[in-house]
Amino acid sequence: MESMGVLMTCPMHSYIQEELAKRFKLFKLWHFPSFAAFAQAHGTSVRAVVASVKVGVDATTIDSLPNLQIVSTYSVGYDNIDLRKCREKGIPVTNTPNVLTDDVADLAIALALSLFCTISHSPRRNSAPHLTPKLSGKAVGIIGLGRIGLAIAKRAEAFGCPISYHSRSVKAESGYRYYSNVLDLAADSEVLVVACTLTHETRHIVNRGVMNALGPKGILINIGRGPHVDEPELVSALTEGRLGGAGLDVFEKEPEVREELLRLENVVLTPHVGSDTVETCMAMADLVIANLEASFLGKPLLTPIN
Ligand SMILES: O=CC(=O)O
Repeated sequence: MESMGVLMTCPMHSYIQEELAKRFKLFKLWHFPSFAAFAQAHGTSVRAVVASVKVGVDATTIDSLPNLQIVSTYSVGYDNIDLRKCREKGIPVTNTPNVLTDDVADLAIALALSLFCTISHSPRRNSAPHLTPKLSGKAVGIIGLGRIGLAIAKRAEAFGCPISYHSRSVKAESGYRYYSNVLDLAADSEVLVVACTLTHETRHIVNRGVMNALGPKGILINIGRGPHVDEPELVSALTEGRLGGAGLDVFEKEPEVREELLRLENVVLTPHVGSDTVETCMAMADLVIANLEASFLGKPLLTPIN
């Protein structure tokens, strides 16, 4: 398959770059002065695009690659892929579900533990004793009870936390308490975790009202997408003490992080690293490659979205 042109939209971990380069004719978009320059020189060679959370695939890219037969994103989220355009042109899109679920759920719990037990600001040995609330037993509300939301729920259950959720549909088999309204879920939660996909409907699903309902002792955890949360409102709520704290792996305008968030004490931040473990990045890369190979061999895709 060495002649199959595969375009990577941005730098990714070394394993996926090396493995793609071993198998296909790999083009690295960032080695070209612009997409237009790339498309003019190599557009007809490209059979697949590999995207990631950092750089997705827009309609212009799809329209400029006449032999494109698959878009494969090195991520579970696909909010930055123009799915409508792909559907219109009959181009399948794949993502990397399942393999990263545990890591993202682990990070959600780590952020919560870090905030509750103030691990990241633990007092120095000689400073005055400083007590923190405990995580065990706190009421956890989860927005989005998909694969990742469920994995977070399972972990939180092990901490003795009662679980409630808001989701597009009721997941009766989960046994958790369902809320049709995010505001009510927030009002009854001490920890609110955002784990849903980003769509027009879920943009700013955590707004001023939801933050106020979560309240001055409430903790917000976001491992979904930055735009799920109204960030200027988040900064105000945290600064004014209307919200207790926030653990964030994602931000509205990545890779930028709002200066005010960096200065706040009641905040723990990680730079969108939910799936960045060695094992998971390799599994994600293997899945991307398996999807490309299936496409090139005319076999069924492993993890199609559309
Ligand atoms: O955010 C990470 C992903 O979508 O995989």
